[in-house]
Amino acid sequence: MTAPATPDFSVRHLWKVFGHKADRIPNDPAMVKLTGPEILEQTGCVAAVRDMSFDVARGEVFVVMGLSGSGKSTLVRCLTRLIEPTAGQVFLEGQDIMKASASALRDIRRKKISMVFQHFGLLPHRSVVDNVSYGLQVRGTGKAERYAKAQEVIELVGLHGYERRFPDQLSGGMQQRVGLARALANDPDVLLFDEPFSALDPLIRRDMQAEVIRLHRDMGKTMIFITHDLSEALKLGDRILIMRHGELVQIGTGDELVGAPADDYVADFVSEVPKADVLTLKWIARPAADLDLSTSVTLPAGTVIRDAIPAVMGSLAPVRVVDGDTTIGAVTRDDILGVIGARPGHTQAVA
Ligand SMILES: Nc1ncnc2c1ncn2[C@@H]1O[C@H](COP(=O)(O)OP(=O)(O)OP(=O)(O)O)[C@@H](O)[C@H]1O
Repeated sequence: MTAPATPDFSVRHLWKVFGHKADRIPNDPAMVKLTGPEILEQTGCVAAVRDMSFDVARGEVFVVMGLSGSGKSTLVRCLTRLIEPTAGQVFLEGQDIMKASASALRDIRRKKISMVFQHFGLLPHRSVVDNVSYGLQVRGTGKAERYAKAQEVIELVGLHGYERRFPDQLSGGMQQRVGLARALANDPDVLLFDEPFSALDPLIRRDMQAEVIRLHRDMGKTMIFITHDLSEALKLGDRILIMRHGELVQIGTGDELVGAPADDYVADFVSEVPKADVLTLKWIARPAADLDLSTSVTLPAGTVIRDAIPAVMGSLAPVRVVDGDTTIGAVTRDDILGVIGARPGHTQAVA
């Protein structure tokens, strides 16, 4: 795992154990060797987050994935100490969160970080504009300023014209847009999303995913996004962290998880993914040393296989695969057919 250059969050040896005498577990060498289920059996404690270390880069969309109960929500709540970690360290922009005072933490939660939840958590007796500006009101921002900011983000999420409506007059998708606008109104550095779209029907969900991608492109904010939906993770995530029983199993880009799953659990997760849509040529390029590529078409190693199909299938000679000026290998028609299922193939990155 390569550490991002400018981390927003640095997490080191983080533990959250629920149960009696939970704090003894991370410090007990006999316990730390056990798996989550073994800890539960021997102590009755749930190790929801076990010795996790990772960085989230500034401006990154970082997805946390895992089956139900794997510890995703607990992990993300530990980042701002909404759930108090049992052991370990969390740094936000270099600030040691574990040493932050109660008032510093309140400030971080109000100003630096906003959360968007699955159940929108809107205030039912407040209009859209009052829900969106609520965080600013709590911060003591004057009415004119908070309404101006609310109006700006309401337009950003496509709710112009609905300012005076109440939550129960809106569809689920629109309510989640209000949730998103409310999170953005605080102008946070980091947005945390806890399965925000899982209650929405598939078409609305797709719209909201596109909305998040657009907002990220326009605003470049760091986003940490919990989901148990792999296609959502692949669509949104710059990198994806996979959890199982509170443990970090793998962190990687979508193509790293699909091309080189760390174990059977990850392989199982990604087994249904159409490889040609996720993997790039780097994953199927074969050594080119004894091939004549003098007349070959050239494609960058980062080309998604699906996009390379016309060029490779239309070429009699192998296609040269390059990383900048360096040839890293070649791809033949058979390699492409191997990935799209017509022939057995290989997925072994050469880079
Ligand atoms: N307050 C608590 N007390 C005891 N155990 C808890 C508590 N909160 C969570 N847990 C346990 O910690 C583990 C991780 O829960 P968590 O909600 O973080 O998982 P998750 O991956 O977010 O699940 P889901 O996808 O269902 O929301 C589960 O076994 C859960 O039962």
